[in-house]
Amino acid sequence: MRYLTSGESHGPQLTTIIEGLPAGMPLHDTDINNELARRQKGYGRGRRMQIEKDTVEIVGGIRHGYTLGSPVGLVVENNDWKHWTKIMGQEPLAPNEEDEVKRKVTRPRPGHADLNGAIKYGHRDMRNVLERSSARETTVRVAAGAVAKKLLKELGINIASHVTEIGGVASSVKAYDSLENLKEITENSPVRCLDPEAEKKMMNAIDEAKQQGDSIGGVVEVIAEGMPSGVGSYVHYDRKLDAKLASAIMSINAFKGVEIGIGFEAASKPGSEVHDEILWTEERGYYRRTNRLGGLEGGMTTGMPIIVRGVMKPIPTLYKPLQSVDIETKEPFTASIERSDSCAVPAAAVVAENVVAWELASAIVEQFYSDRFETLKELVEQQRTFAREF
Ligand SMILES: Cc1cc2nc3c(=O)[nH]c(=O)nc-3n(C[C@H](O)[C@H](O)[C@H](O)COP(=O)(O)O)c2cc1C
Ligand SMILES: C=C(O[C@@H]1CC(C(=O)O)=C[C@@H](OP(=O)(O)O)[C@H]1O)C(=O)O
Repeated sequence: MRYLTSGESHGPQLTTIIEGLPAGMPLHDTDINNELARRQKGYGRGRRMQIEKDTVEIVGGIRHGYTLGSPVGLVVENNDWKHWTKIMGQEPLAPNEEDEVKRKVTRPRPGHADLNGAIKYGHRDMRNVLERSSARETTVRVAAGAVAKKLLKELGINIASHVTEIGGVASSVKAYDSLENLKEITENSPVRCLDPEAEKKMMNAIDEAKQQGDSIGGVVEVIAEGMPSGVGSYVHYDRKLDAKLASAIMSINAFKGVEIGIGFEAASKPGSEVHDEILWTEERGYYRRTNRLGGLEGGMTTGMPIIVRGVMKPIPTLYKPLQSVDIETKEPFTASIERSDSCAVPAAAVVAENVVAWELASAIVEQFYSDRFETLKELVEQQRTFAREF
């Protein structure tokens, strides 16, 4: 499966076209809208989230609640567009038009795509860069992810996420009873954290950063249960599922690192404390005593839960001045005032969950391909039986 997205942050809409979904899979706009609403929540976001109320319009590929096998087209409108029609519209502006002169962005923010994007594409107005490099685009990535999540759910694969750290405050809750329980707690937490003590401290850290005109980052963890074993491959670099998951996480705006299972902790531990012992029972087939490798060995699923973490750097747009250079005057300046989030880690957890869902669903569709969803479902079930009886 593949998808592309189009659209600018303050343009009329964001669009995605998803190709390769089998026919006959149930899909409703509510499946997608639930995920879009989850992405909009989260403590620490700026005023833009009050303007937007993201809802999807299905414009192709679905009829009466089922996929047709044709490309699925999804559209999410930007409510903010109505305030930007002149600046972001299609009518050319006269070179001396006051609006253009006033609004041209010539002051690159350290840590954002502004300067590199301007140099790469030759834009003297860095709005042409920031409009697309903005994480507003993650709205339709979540829409595509919601479709993938629906496919996984139909196959008995359950996926969730939580925030494990914000601004140096770490959650001390590592265990959870079930993913359903984890979901319930995180949906009711403003920072999507399992630890109520840490939650308060995280919110304080966000308030403090905001007060100081600063921003903070954090760590999110995604867990997927129910993947059949043997999905992905070791035979070629671009078929390894762990590599695809790492790439998906790194593609999220502001994400700077990925861990699978215990991740970087593995560097300081002996092999006997890293590798997961293999056990077998008639009922379960093969399974691992522990899951330190996060459900992936040799680029393939082990059948244990998939565990992927990602680290998000602090938001680059700051009210607190950082030095930069105006590309027109070449003069240094130290203030960059744009409306901005002070922490988007809770929202990014939802994005991470959805990009992981996309990769898992893609790997399944690739491996058990059928144009008909019912057949794909049977093939996945056959794989589970085969692995259990192997
Ligand atoms: C959900 C989300 C919201 C974000 N909000 C902002 C924001 O309000 N202001 C900002 O400067 N960056 C924000 N970012 C981060 C920038 O989009 C990101 O730093 C930028 O695209 C540059 O890419 P890079 O950090 O991956 O190099 C956000 C990221 C995510 C995932
Ligand atoms: C719009 C979203 O996030 C935006 C991501 C973003 C950035 O630079 O990445 C900058 C901000 O945009 P604005 O300047 O319009 O407030 C965020 O609000 C969203 O997540 O839907």
